[in-house]
Amino acid sequence: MDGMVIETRGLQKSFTSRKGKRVAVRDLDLAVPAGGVHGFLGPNGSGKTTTIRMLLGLSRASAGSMLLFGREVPKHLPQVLPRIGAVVESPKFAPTFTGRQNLLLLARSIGAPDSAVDEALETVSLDGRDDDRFRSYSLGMKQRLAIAATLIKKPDLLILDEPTNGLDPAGIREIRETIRDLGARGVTVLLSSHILAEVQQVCDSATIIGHGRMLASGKVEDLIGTSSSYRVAVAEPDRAEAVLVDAGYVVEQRDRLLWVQSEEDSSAITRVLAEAGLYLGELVPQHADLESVFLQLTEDSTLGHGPDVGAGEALPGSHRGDGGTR
Ligand SMILES: Nc1ncnc2c1ncn2[C@@H]1O[C@H](COP(=O)(O)OP(=O)(O)OP(=O)(O)O)[C@@H](O)[C@H]1O
Repeated sequence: MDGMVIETRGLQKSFTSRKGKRVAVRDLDLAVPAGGVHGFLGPNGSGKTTTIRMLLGLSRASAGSMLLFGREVPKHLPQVLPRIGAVVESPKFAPTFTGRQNLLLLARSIGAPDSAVDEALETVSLDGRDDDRFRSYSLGMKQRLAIAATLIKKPDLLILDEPTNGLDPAGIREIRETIRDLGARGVTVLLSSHILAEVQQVCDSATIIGHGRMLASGKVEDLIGTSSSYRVAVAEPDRAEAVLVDAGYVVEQRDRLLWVQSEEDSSAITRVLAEAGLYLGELVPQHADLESVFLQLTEDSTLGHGPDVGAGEALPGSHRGDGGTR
């Protein structure tokens, strides 16, 4: 697979305790393309942090292989680490130093010019507050300083583990804007998150995992799909249903409302009904979202036998949200 910044094959991690063996990551094939923001989405405990820790050499894989920039890790970590920035655990900053002083210390320790600090502060929009002490920062500002610290070495890959955890809505918005901006500048970002809307808003592509297994992977737009159904209110629902079924639509009727599956825009449904002398009271697109995809996929994995759905491929259309069930 050319152009992959991160690639794992059959990655596995088990923890053994007195209670027995727990498999945290199971046969994971992760493929993150170069450029843009890739979401790594899964519920709490699904194995995101464990995977990231293995990629960064903080934890040893039980089985499988990992490539970063096409080089096998952990063997070649010393060669690839200079190209990677990561915020996995809260980094330590000196509380009585300002944000800028903290970053300058860091820059000098790795031989980066002071101008890299200015750039990093500007990228995370902390340039107005850089002379305030770190201890006076809000959680969101602390998190943005942590991201700025990784930007000093101008990484090609940025790995962020749940960067919006614990932030208030304003902090969340700022971090998401920063991440989108970094993706747009050509940095490849791996964003781990358990928040569906976050991945939907920020990411170009995503991998969904549950119980350490990959459930689906692909472009976010393919995972979500286009509008796949419409809710239709019409005076004679039985006749309208028959007309639409005759025209080839898949239709479900509940409480005198019709749910009509269609990949086309709504005008085709309107025309078919109008030609039969049926006039619409209401026609509302039912947008499939990542949440419905996610719930559908994780339902099975919660049972402990999650399917390896489309590993490494775009999610097939059949997993689009089912408007008929809403
Ligand atoms: N050091 C460890 N020892 C034993 N079990 C562990 C260890 N680290 C993680 N686990 C277990 O592995 C599983 C995956 O945890 P992990 O932290 O990778 O999930 P996550 O998707 O990052 O979740 P979260 O969103 O809560 O951080 C969990 O069941 C967790 O309890």
